[in-house]
Amino acid sequence: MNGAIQLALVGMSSGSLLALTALGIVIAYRGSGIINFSHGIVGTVAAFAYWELNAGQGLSPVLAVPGALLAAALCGYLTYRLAIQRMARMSTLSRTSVSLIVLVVVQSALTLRYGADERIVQPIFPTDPVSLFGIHLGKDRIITFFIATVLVALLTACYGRTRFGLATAAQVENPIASAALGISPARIATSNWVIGSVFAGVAGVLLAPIVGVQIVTLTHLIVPALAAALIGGLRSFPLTYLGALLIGVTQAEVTRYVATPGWADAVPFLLIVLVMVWRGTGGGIRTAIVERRPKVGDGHIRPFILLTLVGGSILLLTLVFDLSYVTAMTITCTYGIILLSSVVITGYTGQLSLSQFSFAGIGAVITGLLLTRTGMPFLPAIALSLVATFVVGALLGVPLLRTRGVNFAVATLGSAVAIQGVLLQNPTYSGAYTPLPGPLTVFGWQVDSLVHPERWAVVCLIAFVLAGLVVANVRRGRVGRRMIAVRTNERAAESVGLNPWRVRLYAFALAAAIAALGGILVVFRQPTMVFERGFAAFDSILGISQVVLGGIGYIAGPLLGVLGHPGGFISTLLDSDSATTPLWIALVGGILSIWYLQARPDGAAEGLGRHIHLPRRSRPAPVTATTAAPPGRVPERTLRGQGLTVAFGGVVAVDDASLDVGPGEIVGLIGPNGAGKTTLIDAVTGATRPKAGTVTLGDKPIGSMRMHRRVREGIGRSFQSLELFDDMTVADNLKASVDARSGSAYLTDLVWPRPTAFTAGALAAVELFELGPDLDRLPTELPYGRRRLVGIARAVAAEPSILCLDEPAAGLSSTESAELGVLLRRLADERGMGVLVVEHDMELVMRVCDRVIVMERGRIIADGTPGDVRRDPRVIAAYLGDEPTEAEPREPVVARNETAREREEAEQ
Ligand SMILES: Nc1ncnc2c1ncn2[C@@H]1O[C@H](COP(=O)(O)OP(=O)(O)OP(=O)(O)O)[C@@H](O)[C@H]1O
Repeated sequence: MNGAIQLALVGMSSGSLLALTALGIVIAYRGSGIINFSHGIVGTVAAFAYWELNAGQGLSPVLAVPGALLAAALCGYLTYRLAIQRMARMSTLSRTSVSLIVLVVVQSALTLRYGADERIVQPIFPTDPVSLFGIHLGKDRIITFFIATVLVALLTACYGRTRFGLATAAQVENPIASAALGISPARIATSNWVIGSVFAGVAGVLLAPIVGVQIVTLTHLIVPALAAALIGGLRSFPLTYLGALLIGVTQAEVTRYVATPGWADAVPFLLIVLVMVWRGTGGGIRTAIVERRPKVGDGHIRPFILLTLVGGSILLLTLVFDLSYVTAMTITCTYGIILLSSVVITGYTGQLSLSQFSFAGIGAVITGLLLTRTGMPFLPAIALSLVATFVVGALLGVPLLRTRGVNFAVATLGSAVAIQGVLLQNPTYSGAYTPLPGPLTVFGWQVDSLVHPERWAVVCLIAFVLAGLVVANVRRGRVGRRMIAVRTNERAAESVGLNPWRVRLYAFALAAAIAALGGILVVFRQPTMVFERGFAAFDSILGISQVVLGGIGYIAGPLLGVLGHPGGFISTLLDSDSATTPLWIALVGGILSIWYLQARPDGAAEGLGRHIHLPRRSRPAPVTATTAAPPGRVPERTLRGQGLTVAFGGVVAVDDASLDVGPGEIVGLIGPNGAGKTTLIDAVTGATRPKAGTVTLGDKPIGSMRMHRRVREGIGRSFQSLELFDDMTVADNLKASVDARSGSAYLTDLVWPRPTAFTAGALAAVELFELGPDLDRLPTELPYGRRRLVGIARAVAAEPSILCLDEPAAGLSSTESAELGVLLRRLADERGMGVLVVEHDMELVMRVCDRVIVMERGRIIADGTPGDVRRDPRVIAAYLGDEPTEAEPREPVVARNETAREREEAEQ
């Protein structure tokens, strides 16, 4: 028992140091919205500075500690000012990647200066033990715990009460609003980043006497620290502190009960998963800013260029290249495949995964076990491993994908450390160091890399091409459209019937399988299986920085990014055998990358594409429908919501509201701002979960269904804030809405992505809203009014029984608004759609609606014909006022002989 308590106390002490690092991460995040992955290395810088000043210069700790903290502060300041701040307009992904590159740069610089050896420093505090009830603990441990506890209390008080703390909180909540209040976002962010770095420095200096000064140990502290920060929701100091203590204690106890090495490393990951499952999705992501996402390629392959490149490479490999270049080609292709997996999960789906190299390792382990334990031939073993890694990816994805954004990045990094410790570094499970049973053959052709390095290089090249073709197919097909839709806007993706979670899970599993192929080729270059090196969690960090530099949205991106990889083409060109060359490449390359990404955040592949003018592809296929039959009437069903109540904290946005919308009926939903109209639409469409009430469509209760399921049942919707897929053309926006949602595309798109034709319903929507000339344009290229029509057309294309429109006429001129009224009437009369329309344009509402529902402060105060509602004294008092509304119900006054488009063209 005493042993367990002793370990718990030791764990609390190391947990308190972890807490200091974690608190620094939270501080930097609160100020900048960015996870500082270079945080651990800042602590390492402080530890080395302390060692230099104390052991080297002989300064006492009283002087050496402030000196070391100053170094940490300077490191943080320079990182923020020179790297992060200059990318302020870039996506979180780009800025986070820059912090990863900073980590690589500083780590390389430190390794060049100090090597990998451990330095010993004298204790700062007395280490003699204190004994209580038979439990012994060093005084330094107790003092450390005390310092961390005092600091967390100070932080909580400071950020909760001071003007600086409140300004930081205001900026996190809404940077645009806080800037409007005169709070300089840059100054707040820099100050927080520097304070965070000082915390990293304190942790580094206090840890130095305990674990020694060594780059790897201190830098890797970032992983459990991130887990603690995540437990604190990247926001709460006390929760982060408690999370760190929990991790420290659990890690200490695990070493007592589990003899197998690696499990203590897995603790942060397991805790992250537990917290995420308990807390659910979301959290930690800024919502006030619409981010600029990295550009993605279109996945179109030009067969002639591809064949020329492959043929040329094979000729070079077999006839021209010497061994060093053959090796460079092998390394480029194998690591290129692993990075290609990031294009799928991070480029196309927008999820920053830091576990891709772990999946590469898992794929290699499975293949190794199949080869050595079952004697299976190489190719079938590869095929089976890819399938198995896909399944492993899917299984791991289930808990990991409960997180989003930065949380997902942290969770994947945690999983990478767990996989590294438990599987890859553990020969008992991985079967590492086992010699291969015999020479590897592919279709009877010996490809052993020691005997036939050029053949092995050709195999790797072909593997890259095949993996690239799969990724290109996915990008061009329905699945790619789903991924981009989910990346762009999950809510909008759900509103067209997509299940974002399933799309992200598929992308994660597919990326795992692709990474596995690369990992297999990395390992089986050697005659003995080694998994320890090359698949570490921090390799994924290096990998992400490479692929972001190359172009995370492009298939060529990984190839360009991996040029600087150790043993790749750049180090071969430099013709140096020195062990420091890769470090110099990482250092100089990293600094250049930061500079390059500031100008070209989409990476080198995109930059290159601007300069290379390839022959234009043929024009896109003309718009045709899958069936010649004109769209008929939609299935007639009544939408009924009863007793709906929605509350946000203390605000009751919708209070016991009931409504119904029948087939062919247009129902207006009006009321003052904040009355609860949008929330009511959200409640019936599934975008928000009511506290009470039921929703039925026809006879079917749909109240427990998520939005995408309700959409498939026959409810379409448009949004007040448009929420279009801005990275896709108008045609693809519509296709995303009508794509068959069968699961088969997930399989068939890998090899044969069929072009999606417009359904009759989509074609009818194109004609009705006159979107034909805009189909090939991006929504952002259209005037506001037309973008609004695209949003409505996207919902109409799926031929819903009930169409819910949130302020469809906002931003339209009065003539356009009247035209819209005519179109809505046609949808109701000719197609039988029920339309629920939230609108402030009373002309439109009174003219086209069969019935009008009026809300005030969450309650429905009137429900009747436009005439009745207009005369209702409560409605007049609450919303309409005494001004008579000119329009007469249901009499279209605008002839459709001059359309919005014709007018626009005439104006031009
Ligand atoms: N996610 C949320 N969190 C907290 N409060 C919310 C949230 N969404 C809406 N509210 C609050 O609920 C109330 C109703 O908002 P809602 O947007 O539904 O009104 P509305 O009638 O659509 O207004 P408008 O005409 O301005 O769009 C408002 O007080 C709003 O501030």
